[in-house]
Amino acid sequence: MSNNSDKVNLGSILSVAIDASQKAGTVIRQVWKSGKLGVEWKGVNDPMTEADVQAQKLIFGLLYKAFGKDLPMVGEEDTDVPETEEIPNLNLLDQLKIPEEYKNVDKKEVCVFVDPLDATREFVDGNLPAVMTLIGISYRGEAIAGVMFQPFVGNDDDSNGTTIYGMLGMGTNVPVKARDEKDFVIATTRSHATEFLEKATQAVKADRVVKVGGAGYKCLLVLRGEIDAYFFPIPGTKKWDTCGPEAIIKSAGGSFTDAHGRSIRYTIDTPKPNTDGLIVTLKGHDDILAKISSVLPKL
Ligand SMILES: Nc1ncnc2c1ncn2[C@@H]1O[C@H](COP(=O)(O)O)[C@@H](O)[C@H]1OP(=O)(O)O
Ligand SMILES: [Mg+2]
Ligand SMILES: [Mg+2]
Ligand SMILES: [Mg+2]
Repeated sequence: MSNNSDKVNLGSILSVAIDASQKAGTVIRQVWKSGKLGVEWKGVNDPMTEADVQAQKLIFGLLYKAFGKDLPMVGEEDTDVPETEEIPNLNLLDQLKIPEEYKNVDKKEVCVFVDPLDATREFVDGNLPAVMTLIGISYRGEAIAGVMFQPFVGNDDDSNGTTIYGMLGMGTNVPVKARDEKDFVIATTRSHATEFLEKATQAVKADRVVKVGGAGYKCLLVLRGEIDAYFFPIPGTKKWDTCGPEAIIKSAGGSFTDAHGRSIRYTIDTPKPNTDGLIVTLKGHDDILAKISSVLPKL
């Protein structure tokens, strides 16, 4: 069924990505239930498990099968891509209101960013709700569409998980509500804190700082109105952590920038690290940027 045309519908990619993220979630649950995570350490505080690798193989296999191996893709894990027996599902496309401008674009101007398992550290530590499969679709360097699939809604959970997706000009599949309370609440990393992060956190004068893992999970908390901002003004995340979540946050009318307020570019050859950190909000973005500017290194 591989489509070897030079043109592609971003809606078709989103449809297959949604299905692939859910199937990846099944793989992640199976590895968790087996109790054999097969943890390897790629670096300090940077684990990878059998679930990360198997999920990425499946996602790449499905997208290549549907769109051809010339679809530009970047994945977190360094792994081969065996042919998959699974069938890519394009059925969801009928329900998506894809803007005309994204229906027939040059495949070589697209790039799909895959984080097969975000919050691996939390997975290893058993903080399961933070775990998410993230797939982002960029076009001409901009995050346009994305899906975040949460396989474990609670720590002891047998549901089918939560699927959140969005596309610029189409919106999101779930209702979104900005937090609207008097106190100011931010979420930041649980496991990758630095001295500078502490200093920057003080500079924004939060009433409460929630420390939880996962780039996708913190974006989910923003979308649900549980926090005012995802605050991570330091290096650590990579393009696959942010492309999908950024597209969803922007589809919901929110802001997703580096710590200096600049937008993030997503092409196959832009450097992978988000060197200048992340600030993610549905409202009040400029206030946060103004407060941290005094502690940031000058550009
Ligand atoms: N210093 C780091 N080294 C490696 N990955 C990082 C680092 N900081 C953040 N990340 C990635 O960004 C995600 C969000 O960060 P945090 O959980 O600290 O808030 C992490 O789960 C991890 O993604 P992944 O688990 O996919 O490797
Ligand atoms: Mg990782
Ligand atoms: Mg990640
Ligand atoms: Mg990952």
